[in-house]
Order: sequence, then C-alpha cells, then structure tokens
Amino acid sequence: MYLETLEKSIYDLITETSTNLPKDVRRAVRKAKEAENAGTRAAMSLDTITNNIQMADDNVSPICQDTGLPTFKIKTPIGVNQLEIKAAIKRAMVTATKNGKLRPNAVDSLTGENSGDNLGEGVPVVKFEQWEKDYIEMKLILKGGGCENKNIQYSLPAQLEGIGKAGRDLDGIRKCILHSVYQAQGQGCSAGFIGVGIGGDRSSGYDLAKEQLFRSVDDVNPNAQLAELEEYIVEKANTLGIGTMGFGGEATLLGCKIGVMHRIPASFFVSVAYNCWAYRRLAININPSTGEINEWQYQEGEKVEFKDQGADQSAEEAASRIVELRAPISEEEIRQLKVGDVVKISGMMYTGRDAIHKYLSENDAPLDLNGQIIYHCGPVVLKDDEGKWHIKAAGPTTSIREEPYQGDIMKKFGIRAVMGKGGMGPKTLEALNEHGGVYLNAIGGAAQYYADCIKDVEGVDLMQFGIPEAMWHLRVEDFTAVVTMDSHGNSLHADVDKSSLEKLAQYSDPVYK
Ligand SMILES: O=C(O)C[C@H](O)C(=O)O
Ligand code: SF4
Repeated sequence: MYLETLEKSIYDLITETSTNLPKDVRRAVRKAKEAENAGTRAAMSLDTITNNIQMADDNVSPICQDTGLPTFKIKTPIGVNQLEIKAAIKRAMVTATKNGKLRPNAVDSLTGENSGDNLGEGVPVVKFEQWEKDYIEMKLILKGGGCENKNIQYSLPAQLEGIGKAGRDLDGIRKCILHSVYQAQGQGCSAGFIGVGIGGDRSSGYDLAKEQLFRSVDDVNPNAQLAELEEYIVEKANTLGIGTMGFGGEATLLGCKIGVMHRIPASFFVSVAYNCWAYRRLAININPSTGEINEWQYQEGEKVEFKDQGADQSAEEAASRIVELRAPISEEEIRQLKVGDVVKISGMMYTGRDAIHKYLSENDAPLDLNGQIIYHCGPVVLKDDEGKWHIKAAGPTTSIREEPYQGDIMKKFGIRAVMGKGGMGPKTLEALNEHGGVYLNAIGGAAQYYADCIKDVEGVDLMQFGIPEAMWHLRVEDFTAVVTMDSHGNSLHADVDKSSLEKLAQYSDPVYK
C-alpha cells in the first residue's frame, strides 16, 4: 500500500510540475507583463505566454513541450528505503509519459534512439540526502534544453565581450553574471531566471547554481552582500533591452539567486544556470509511513490566474501589419514580408528539428517541400485507440542549433519559411536573402497555445528518430508568429544583440572596489 500511494504522490508531483506553474513564478510573470509597454511585440509575447500558462492549467497538459531533464532532490529520514523511492519514481515517470504529462525525452547519446518512456542511463536524475526530520521531502525541477544550453561557466580572471576584464573579486563576479544574461539573448525563452554558483569546481559550481533555482523567487538572500548583488543584477539586466523572447523590451530577467561556496586556490568559477520563463519546479513533503503527500511547497501567497488575456488582439496592436500565409508560398510573397510583420499561418506545415536537419542535408526529403514551411518543433504526441495521433503540446525549439544546415536545406528543397524561436545567424540570413526565405519567430514555451492552432495530424515521417524528432505533417489554423529575419538582410536578433552589447558596456566600470 505504501509503495502504491508513494508512486501516486510522485505521479501527482510530476503532473503538477509539468502543467501548473508555481505561484511565485506566476507573480513574477505578471510583474513582467505590467512592466511591458502595450502594443509591443514583447507585450504580445507575454499575452501568449500567460494565455498558455492558463491553458496548461485548465487542460492539465504540459506548459512547454520540452519537459526537460527531470531532476529529483530528495531528503529522507534515517531508515527510509531509498531504493524503493527510486523505483517508484521510475514507475511514475513511465505512467506520466504514457499520459502525455511528459514528453519522451531520454535519448541514447551514441545511437540517437529515444527510449520512449523517459528512462535511460542517468535519467531521471535522482539525488538523495538524509536528514533529521521525520518526513520525506521531494523536490522536482523540469528544466528544458533550450535554457540549459544557455548555462555558462566563467573561470576567473576572464576578458568578457562588452563588459571587459573580470577579476577574482565581487566586481568580477558581477560582470560575469550580467554577461551571462546578455549571452543568453532570447534563446532560453526570456524573460528568464538565473541561479548562480560562486566557487566550487566545475561540477559542484553548477550544482550550486542549480540549487539556487529551488529558492523562492520572492526570498531574500541571508547574505547581505549577495542580496544586494541579486537586486542589482535584476535591475541592470532589465536595462539591456533584450526583452521577452529577445524581441526587445523591458522584461529580460525575472529573478537572480546567488549561492557561494569555498574554492581551491587555483580555481575561481562563476557558474550560471539559466531557466526559461517556464520555470517548472515544485516540491512535496511525504509521510514516510503512508506515502501520502502531507504538504505542497511554494504555496505562499495568492495564485495568479491569467484569464483571457486577448493574445490575438495584442498581436494586432503589435504588428506593423498582419499577413495571412498558406503553403505553398511563392518567392514573390516571401519577398514582401518584412521584419516586424505578424503572420497567421493556415494550411500545412512540417516539423523538423535536429535529427531531420542532419538527415535532410544527406538525403532526399520524404515529401515535396517546395514552397513549404518547416517548424522547428518537437511536440508531445499521443496515439488514440484508433491509432490516430493527437498533438498535446507543440511550441517551438531553439533554431540556432540548425544554423549549420538551414540555408543549404532551404535552397536544396525550395523551402520558403522556417519557424522556431531565438533567431538564426548570418549564414541563414544570407541564404534567406539569396533564395527568398523568411524566418518566423513563434513564442517559446507556448506549447498549449500552439497545440490549439493545430487542427489535425495528417501524417508522420522518419519516426525512427522518435516522437520529438520525427517529421510531423500538421494542418494548422491561424498559427501566429512574427517575422524576425526577412529576405532583405534584416534580422531583429542581430539588432537586439548589437544594442544589448552596447548597453552591457555601460556596466564596465567597477561597482565594488
Ligand atoms: O526541445 C524542445 O522542444 C525545446 C527546447 O527546450 C528549446 O528551448 O530549444
Ligand atoms: S522551449 Fe523555451 S520554455 Fe520550453 S523548455 Fe525550452 S527554453 Fe524553456
């Protein structure tokens, strides 16, 4: 009985973490919304984000399709069987995956094979500690890959782009942390949160940084110097003008938490763990005799609900114009699109992410892609009893990973539009210009919002790459995105990067002497 109840408690923890954003994070998102100017692209993105948070809650479905690397941190009273807990976690993970609360996210690093049930070597991450208290505490964070890729570790002293020399002192630490926000741009689905670890070695430093992500957004660091630095970082980071999704704007960083530990004389690391706005972490206290949940953590204060935020209306306000797109798209149509236009796509689009881009660079496409739209997306998809596929969550993935392939693939197959998030680099920008293509930015993490625009799954190719990596044929209606790179050499991402680097340079002078 204990084991069954325990498994159910863990299942509930996984489901709640994936679908219901914690109260402290909701409050921070609301604050970001209040800071953003109405009628801007950033305000539109935040409307989409808050709509999405509400939809995930209502549908009990993943806030973001990337349900991350599940990491459990558990404290047990002496005498509790940790092996049993680990086994229960694994069973709960399998069920949560089957029920579409988690995307199958465990991939064999050598063969590329997706295990299909979220279990694998080292996955999930489960860390135990013993403590003197008489209950089990279980914390869970679902940290997605896009923000994880924006983590950064500095080894001091260092020479940092924009902000200059960072020495082995508090001022050097300050510079690293500000730089970490700059280098993430919008690619980790800003507005984000950062956990910082000062000291340790390369691995314990990152552990300390990630541990900070378990602190409440509203807490105050007991170390007065660090409390001051946390406040300074949030204030200054929000002057960099990166904004939500890197579209420019006021809200770039929603929280900064800093921890410190000793180091050895030769090493001085500053490790930064970046978390997207879809900051999914929760914790439960479990009764060790019954396996029941005694208490949920992070429950202080009111729960902000985001009822009907009018995302469509704000898209209209934010757009220089709104263009209806339907594939196949001609070169002429594409050449008319400019950075800042909002597009509403209806008709077909095809998903393609890392595995597909590599595949297409070496092979023929499984279907005619001439004039078509490729969506950088790894959805959560479930099959019903009749064998029909249904999209359960489908936001964009970080596009920059496809930079080495994108331009060539667009030219090779005649693809006219690629959509993802975070923007792409100079090679793609040049190809868009040469070939006649656009890059469309969808709102990162808005997996429920976009799943709602997907009316049907008409087919799937290359299933051997696993559900997130397969090529899904999607029929969509009014799927909204922003043109952020056009066929005339304009890139909003390049512009925001340049202006934020200039702003970062304003903070080069020492603050701590
Ligand atoms: O894997 C994904 O679907 C998205 C990823 O978290 C990303 O931000 O790129
Ligand atoms: S897509 Fe964005 S919101 Fe989702 S896990 Fe990746 S970084 Fe986070």
